[in-house]
Amino acid sequence: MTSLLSSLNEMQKEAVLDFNNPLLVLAGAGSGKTRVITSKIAYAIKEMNYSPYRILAVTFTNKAAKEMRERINSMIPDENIAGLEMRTFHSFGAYVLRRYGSKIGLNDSFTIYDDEDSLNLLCNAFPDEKKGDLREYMKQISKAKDKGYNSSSAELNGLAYHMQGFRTYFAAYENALRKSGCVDFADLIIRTTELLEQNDDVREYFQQRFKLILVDEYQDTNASQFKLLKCLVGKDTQLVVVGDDDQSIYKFRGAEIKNILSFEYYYPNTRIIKLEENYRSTKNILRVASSVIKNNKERHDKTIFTNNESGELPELISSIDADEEALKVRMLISRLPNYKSVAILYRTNAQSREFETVLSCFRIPYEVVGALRFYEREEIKDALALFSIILNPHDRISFLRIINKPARGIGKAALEQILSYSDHLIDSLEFAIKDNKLSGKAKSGATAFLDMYKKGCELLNNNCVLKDFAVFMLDSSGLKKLYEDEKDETIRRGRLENLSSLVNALEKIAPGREGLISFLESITLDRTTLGSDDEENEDSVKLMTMHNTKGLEFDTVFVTGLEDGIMPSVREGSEIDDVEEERRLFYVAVTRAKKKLFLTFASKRMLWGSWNSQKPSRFLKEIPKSFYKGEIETANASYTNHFAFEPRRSNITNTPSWAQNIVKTPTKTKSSEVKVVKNVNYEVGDRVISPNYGRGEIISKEIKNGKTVIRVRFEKGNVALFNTMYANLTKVE
Ligand SMILES: Nc1ncnc2c1ncn2[C@@H]1O[C@H](COP(=O)(O)OP(=O)(O)OP(=O)(O)O)[C@@H](O)[C@H]1O
Ligand SMILES: [Mg+2]
Repeated sequence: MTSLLSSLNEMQKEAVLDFNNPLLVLAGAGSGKTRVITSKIAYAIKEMNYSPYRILAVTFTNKAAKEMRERINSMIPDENIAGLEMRTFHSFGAYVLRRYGSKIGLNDSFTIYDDEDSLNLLCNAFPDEKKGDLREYMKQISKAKDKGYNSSSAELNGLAYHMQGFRTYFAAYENALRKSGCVDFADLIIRTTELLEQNDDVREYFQQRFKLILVDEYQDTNASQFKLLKCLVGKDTQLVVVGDDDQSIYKFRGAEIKNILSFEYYYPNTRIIKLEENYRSTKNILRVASSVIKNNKERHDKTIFTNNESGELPELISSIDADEEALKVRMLISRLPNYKSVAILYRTNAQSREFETVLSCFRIPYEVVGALRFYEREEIKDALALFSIILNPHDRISFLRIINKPARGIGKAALEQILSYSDHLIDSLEFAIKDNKLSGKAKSGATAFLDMYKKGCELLNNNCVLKDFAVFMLDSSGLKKLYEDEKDETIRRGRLENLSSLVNALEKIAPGREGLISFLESITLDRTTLGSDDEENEDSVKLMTMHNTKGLEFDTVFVTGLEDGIMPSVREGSEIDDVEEERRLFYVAVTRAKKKLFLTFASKRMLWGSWNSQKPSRFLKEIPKSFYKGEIETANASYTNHFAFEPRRSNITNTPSWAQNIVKTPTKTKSSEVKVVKNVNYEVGDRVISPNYGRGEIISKEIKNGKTVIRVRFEKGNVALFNTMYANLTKVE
């Protein structure tokens, strides 16, 4: 017993040992909130004899859920914790709806629509309207749903939904979604709540089952999630939530700080526990974080201190542009003992490109976390649509996506015929064929599709191994052939490789219908690259957006792109609220660092295809100068002595000469004095060879502020930017 408590401070122990009151643990970053959750679960199971089955823990990401489960396993290795529910709100919703959804008219094999599917559904309901306009409506609909409203909610009037006919669009979308037998992300919460509210037996079952419900990152729950939570808390359920109002960064998705404040109102005997000691970061890192966050007006003033050492001073790195920023970051990374606990953080995914180019050039292993989502790729969405329709013949968006892909002669007129029968799209297809409503070509295409559907269902019902099922579907639908016939070799190879990893991923999944349902669910809810969990390279630099870093920690952190307009991603004169939210995001990013923090800034940045002069982030100016090393250097920043560092790893053989040139530049050399390596006249359309990337073609050329930048698409598929001054590219015929 003592061992479970011995690694906790007094206040953490209080939170772990109190099994009587609702608890609200309100504390700053790195103060051990998540540790309280894992320790309390372990303690409840080991010392209080709670069955794991009676505990529900809600985390913010599936990755966090997995890590916490592992952590608990290692704390109480002798206990079997398989029954413990450790999920995100969304995955918990899916879990409930799969089991009891029939009570509100949902089939157990419903599919989950992502944002793109939802937009397509709306476009489908309003075929004459522009997608761009409908996207705005869709955004507002999602927002309203996150607040827990539906198309008839009175609250819509009082909100800023001034868009013409908003309710009509909202209602049409709801209707289409119900007909499709699918749910969107917001529904996973709303419909679960609806189910629990309407069905006393199900609600009572959960209320009696869960004796302990714990919620991590509580500051980012939205109104509808809070409502769901309230439905789950029975009279003997203890509710424990932990959060930090300074880290609330999802207001745009409806998260409400209000939930923290109203917690006590709903649970009057709440005990509030504050943790004040930070165990993660050095003193120097913490004071940078505090100096910025204290400028937020809307916050609970918190004391946070650390007994950790002062550590090194954070460093500010100024660069001329994003390419140089990436090179400098890479140089600094090369000096570290390993890549395992290093993160490069940026505000938007688009900023990863320069880092990826440089890291791959220098053979530094890296992993982009949570970006380019595998399941959002065209070929993968096609394959998933094919699988979905087998599970759910009402799924209109999936049906429309693949009924004529590859071309089966089912044009607009044929489709109209098919859709006119029923919402069960496979029945409709069958009727249209039987009634002779389709032309010769459309008829044979439809018949082939129907045969494939029937065989696919049969395979699933016979508990077929999913890999075989997928191979059958991809072959007999003609989807694989479609991509094999792709003319562009790079695109072809990429698509086929992706389809192949999809098939491989299915190898690990349980066979048959059940397996496929859970696979489709995990791929939609996980929102991470497929297979990344297993293939995660331990010794690799992690690249991710600041939003994706919640709850994580790294020895070394680079917080990059600290320029107004990027971070904060708001312009002069923006709402104070928006700036405050960005400031919290900055606070989250900085407090991920345990030992060393770098803050980077570039004077110029290519935005939307043109060069912009960048101003240092207002957050940088909020940090007293004595708190960090380095200076904000704006225009024509000099190459500082970071470039004098020798790479740590001797296996870096492939340093491109454009980079070597910079690396060898003596300290304090002004950029304008850097020698021109080559002065070749590159033009769009020129074919070139790079020693690192191979053959490619110049696809764009821009001159801004006296600097010529070309973009080259290489045969291997990557696109890289080169400053012509340093580009080591040989023109070829
Ligand atoms: N009492 C303690 N003694 C020593 N280390 C601790 C203690 N409590 C937590 N830690 C360590 O401090 C670090 C931060 O803890 P944890 O991740 O639980 O903080 P948190 O409050 O959840 O942070 P965040 O707000 O970023 O989610 C972890 O490495 C954790 O293992
Ligand atoms: Mg945490």
